[in-house]
Amino acid sequence: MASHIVGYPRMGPKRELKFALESFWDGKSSADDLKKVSADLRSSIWKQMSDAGIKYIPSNTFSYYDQVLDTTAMLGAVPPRYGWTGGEIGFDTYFSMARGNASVPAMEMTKWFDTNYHFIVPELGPDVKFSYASHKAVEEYKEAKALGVDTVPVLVGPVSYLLLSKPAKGVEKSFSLISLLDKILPIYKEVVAELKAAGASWIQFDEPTLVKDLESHQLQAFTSAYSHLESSLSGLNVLVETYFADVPAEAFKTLTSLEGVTGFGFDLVRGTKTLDLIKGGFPSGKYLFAGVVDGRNIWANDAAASLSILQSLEGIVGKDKVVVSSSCSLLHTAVDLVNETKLDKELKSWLAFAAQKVVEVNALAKALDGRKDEAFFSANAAAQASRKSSPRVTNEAVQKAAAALKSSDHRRATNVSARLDAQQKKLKLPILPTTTIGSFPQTMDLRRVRREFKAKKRIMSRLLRMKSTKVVKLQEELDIDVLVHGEPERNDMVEYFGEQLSGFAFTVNGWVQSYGSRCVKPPIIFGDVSRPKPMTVFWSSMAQSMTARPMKGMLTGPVTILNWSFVRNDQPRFETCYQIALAIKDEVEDLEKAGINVIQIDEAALREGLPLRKSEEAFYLEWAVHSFRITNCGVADTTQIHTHMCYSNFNDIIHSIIDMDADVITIENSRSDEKLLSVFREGVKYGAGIGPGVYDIHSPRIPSTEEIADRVNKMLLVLETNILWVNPDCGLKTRKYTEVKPALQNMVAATKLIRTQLSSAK
Ligand SMILES: CN1c2c(nc(N)[nH]c2=O)NC[C@@H]1CNc1ccc(C(=O)N[C@@H](CCC(=O)N[C@@H](CCC(=O)N[C@@H](CCC(=O)O)C(=O)O)C(=O)O)C(=O)O)cc1
Ligand SMILES: N[C@@H](CCS)C(=O)O
Ligand SMILES: [Zn+2]
Repeated sequence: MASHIVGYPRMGPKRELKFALESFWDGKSSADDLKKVSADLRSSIWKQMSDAGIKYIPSNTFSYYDQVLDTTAMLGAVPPRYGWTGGEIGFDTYFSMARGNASVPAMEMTKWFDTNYHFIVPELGPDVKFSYASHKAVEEYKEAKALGVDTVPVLVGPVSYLLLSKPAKGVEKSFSLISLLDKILPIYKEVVAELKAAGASWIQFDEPTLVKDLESHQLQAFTSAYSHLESSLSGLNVLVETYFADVPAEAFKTLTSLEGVTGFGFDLVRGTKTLDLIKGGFPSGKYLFAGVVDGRNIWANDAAASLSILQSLEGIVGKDKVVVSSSCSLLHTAVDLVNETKLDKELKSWLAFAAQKVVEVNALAKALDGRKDEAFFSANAAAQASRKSSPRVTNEAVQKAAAALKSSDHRRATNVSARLDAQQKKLKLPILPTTTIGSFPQTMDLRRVRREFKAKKRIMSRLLRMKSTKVVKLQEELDIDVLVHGEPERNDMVEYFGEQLSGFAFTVNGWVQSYGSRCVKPPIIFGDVSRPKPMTVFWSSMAQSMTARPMKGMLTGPVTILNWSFVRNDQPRFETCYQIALAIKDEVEDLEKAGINVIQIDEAALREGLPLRKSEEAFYLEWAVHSFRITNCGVADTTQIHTHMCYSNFNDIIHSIIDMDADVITIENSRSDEKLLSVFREGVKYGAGIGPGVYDIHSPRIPSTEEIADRVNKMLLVLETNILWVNPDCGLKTRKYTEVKPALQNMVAATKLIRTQLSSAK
């Protein structure tokens, strides 16, 4: 029986690509150095899969930044502002699109489905002149072949590419992106022809949009795209891969009827309903790539359970037609458990990172073939049993408290406008209050302090206190109204809390790419969650004691902790979320008791956790919003609760956002063409405080006072003066002080300018 991997993490087991990229961007190493590190990573990944016995090994899943941007490069769809004049796209143009440069901002970045990975959104319109401008897919195929590995080149499928794009600036919103199919398919044909000439026998098209609720004309686009490609694909085996959820019945019909396609890939972990569709009928003679090994999590596969699913699938599609696969690209899981030196043996036996998942896929394929590795299966069964029965997983008090939450609602007693009045009496803020989102630059020096003094808590506290003092002073000098302490003690807004909560474990090298060179290390939730002691009160009270201005307490909310962790798969996600909500509630109440009057509870990931299918949204939003409200339902009217969210496709969930009942919300806004404001233009009433970000923090570019003032004025056209806040899009941790100081200076100057205009207009 054959085995297949959808895609593999590209950063390397010790984040080698991250360091190579950042060194190149800083001008400390050459393009050749970067290419060498990258080639070494690719080669070791291919070798590892080949040694493990994987039959269908992917290529072109490596990327210097993002696979959607790679597709934009392949199609030559570079927005004109980057000044590309044709030819093969080089690093200059590629990284300018990804990160912006001194004169041009970066392209929009948004979440890849419901993951914590971000892609660069293609900007397309009727006038884009497509051309074959990056031969990366073919080069990688040849590179692997030269190393003796015959791979399956992977391309983002043409229909998903267009469905994930947005109309370029100035193009009518009604413009049909799908109408560009005819223009991009000729380039796909060129790529396919080159791959065939290079000797490829399989090709994989990733079409994950097939798991969403598509309209019939969108489904029709798949039919026409693949029938258009059919003649060029002849002689090749073609796999169309879907992932992240089950495929709706209509889409399943369309997919499995596509012409010229040899195999279909399904996520059978998040898409268990697809099993029923397969049982209902699968085209004869075609291959089923059965994604039974979870690419989104770190739990060891339940091999016996998977084997029985695979055997039943064999009964339906035929003995040689089932290919064992990962549920999606392993990009979304950690790289190699071997590098985890601090996890205890028992916990480690419950886990599998990407390298171990490759072994699992192969072991399942061998077992289906009658070559069962008994040692592997019995160790796997023992680990599954130990996880099920371990007392470390269960805390009955927590389970009871969380169960009690479900039957009742939790809301603050007073309505938001009365609360805002009570808070204003206490805080006495000017109109258009200025604030930032929490983190200040995470400099090398700061990271060194945390790293070197981790074990020497007292020295670390003293050094971090000095950092906070600097941040507080800087904000006072800049004349910001509501301050933050800068989060110097935090490596990451989720990992930091995971490290202090019971029921969590954390890794030393469990990095997962978030965007570009940036990675996160999601904590592992393995048991019932509780808070042994306060987590932030020390830092927030210390910072408050340094200033007379209000200091925001800074917490990460339960839904974000859940969505950015590796979550246990032995109970529903909402159960775990309620447990985290109770822990954060205790923290909120302790902060309030310590005299913190403004508390921000970040729910940066609430939107991204939204299920991919409409029918599941209401249930998720209900428990997610409820969990948030649980955290702060017990505070006084005078305590101002802020929340913050990044990435602003909120228009569809605006009513849930209102239902969170926060006093103030700050939202990313500037890198997405101010889409957020359109919801207010369309008449949605929002009575709480709101701070749509006035500048992009992902780019080193410094926004001018005029540009920020212009943005604020646009906001004032749709939002009342008395509810508008002025703040950046998100935290400042990835920026340098040389960027943050002038940017915030301009932000405050712009605010003062508008305050003056407003008061003279009265
Ligand atoms: C807001 N965002 C977040 C998301 N998810 C999260 N879990 N957290 C988030 O904040 N998703 C959406 C967005 C994504 N945005 C970002 C922004 C920035 C980063 C980022 O900067 N990540 C860092 C991670 C580095 C880190 O945490 N380091 C630790 C440990 C120190 C360290 O790095 N040690 C190295 C050695 C390095 C050396 O100098 O020698 C080591 O031991 O390996 C720390 O700071 O304490 C990154 O650099 O990628 C991510 C997502
Ligand atoms: N408080 C966090 C939110 C990021 S989404 C920060 O400022 O980094
Ligand atoms: Zn944010």
